[in-house]
Amino acid sequence: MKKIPLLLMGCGGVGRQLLHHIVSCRPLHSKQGIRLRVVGVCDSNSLVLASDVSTKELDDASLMEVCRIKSSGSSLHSLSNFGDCQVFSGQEVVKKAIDIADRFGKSTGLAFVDCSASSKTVEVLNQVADLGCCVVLANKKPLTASLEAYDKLVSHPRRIRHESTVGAGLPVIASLNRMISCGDPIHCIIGSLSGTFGYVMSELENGKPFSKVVNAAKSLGYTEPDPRDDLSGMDVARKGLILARLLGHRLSLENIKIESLYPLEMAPNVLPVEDFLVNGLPLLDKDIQDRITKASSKGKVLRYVCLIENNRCEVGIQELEKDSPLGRLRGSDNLLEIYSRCYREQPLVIQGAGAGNDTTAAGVLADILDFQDLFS
Ligand SMILES: NC(=O)C1=CN([C@@H]2O[C@H](COP(=O)(O)OP(=O)(O)OC[C@H]3O[C@@H](n4cnc5c(N)ncnc54)[C@H](OP(=O)(O)O)[C@@H]3O)[C@@H](O)[C@H]2O)C=CC1
Ligand SMILES: N[C@@H](CC=O)C(=O)O
Repeated sequence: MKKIPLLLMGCGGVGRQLLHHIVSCRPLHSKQGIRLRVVGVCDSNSLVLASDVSTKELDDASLMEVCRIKSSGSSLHSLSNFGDCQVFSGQEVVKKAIDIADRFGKSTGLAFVDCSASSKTVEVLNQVADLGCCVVLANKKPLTASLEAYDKLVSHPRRIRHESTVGAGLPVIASLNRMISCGDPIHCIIGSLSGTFGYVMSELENGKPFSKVVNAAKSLGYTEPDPRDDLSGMDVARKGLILARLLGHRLSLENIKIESLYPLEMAPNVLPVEDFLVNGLPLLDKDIQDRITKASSKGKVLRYVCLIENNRCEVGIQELEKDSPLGRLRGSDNLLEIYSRCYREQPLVIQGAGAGNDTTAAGVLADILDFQDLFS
């Protein structure tokens, strides 16, 4: 049986769903001769580890207890007295994680999985990659930090995967990598890359108020932990930047023109997230509904569009024909049109669910399994 040891950073909606997928896929993986050994899981402040990571793993009962504890809003620290595991907190977390990466990097290898939404993980990811570990990200922030950090992170191309960072489980990065590696130059990508905006826009077209549909998108697991990351356009800009960098454009977030749906006085440094969700959002209802009605009177719909072309990337709202490919999108679906030499007149089109814990975690799991040939 091929064993893949795994350490998971981030145990929110996506991280917990990943653990559920790992447990429910046991019979399938067993038929394929693969065993995913989860040796540790951490949240923002604690790390829970198998008692002896070299020989033991967090068993399925422990993984489900981790999920239960995190769903209830508690810290992993509360697992201190649970079963046969060790818990580390505070500064010890990163130290211990690197220690494990060092040990496994020199022996069997380790899949180090970032399902956090933190910008602070980039350093630890770079260190574990240097130590020989495989890195999988659902988190877009490390890939959209400085160009220097990005270059370092992608400098081990056979040991890094981040399919779920754009289009959740959709095969976007894999398709682009195939085109790039066979010398098919990509001239332009146009897309609707936000499950949140997709869902919000189509629910607004059904006459529902903006404030209600943003809260619903959050409950459905489509939004970022703070939905302003979506509504500011920043989440789409990050995805655009990840694609642009993959195509070789030397861009950073500051180079991207981004349109925000809320004013500066509702920004995270001014208004706590709960305040924004309860009191801020209703103040935006009328303005957004007016924009939808105006577009509709011309037979058009609003879509939040990402355009990458000529070494530039821009993201913002566009009025599009109802009957255009992007105009026809419903719900949390994403759609990308990719134009290249081979797909010059008719673009390569990738469409499907572009957000949600299930599809995102499935994409992360597929990325982990993609490394199987590197493990024995
Ligand atoms: N939902 C979706 O459709 C998609 C999500 N993604 C990405 O997946 C990631 C996870 O999203 P989601 O699960 O919704 O987010 P959540 O906010 O639900 O969970 C984030 C988790 O990360 C933990 N965390 C925060 N900082 C750190 C840190 N420095 N080290 C380790 N863990 C940390 C949090 O800990 P604590 O519990 O202590 O706060 C929490 O457990 C995000 O980056 C998101 O952009 C990507 C594609 C689609
Ligand atoms: N918040 C994102 C989740 C996936 O990246 C979105 O709405 O698309």
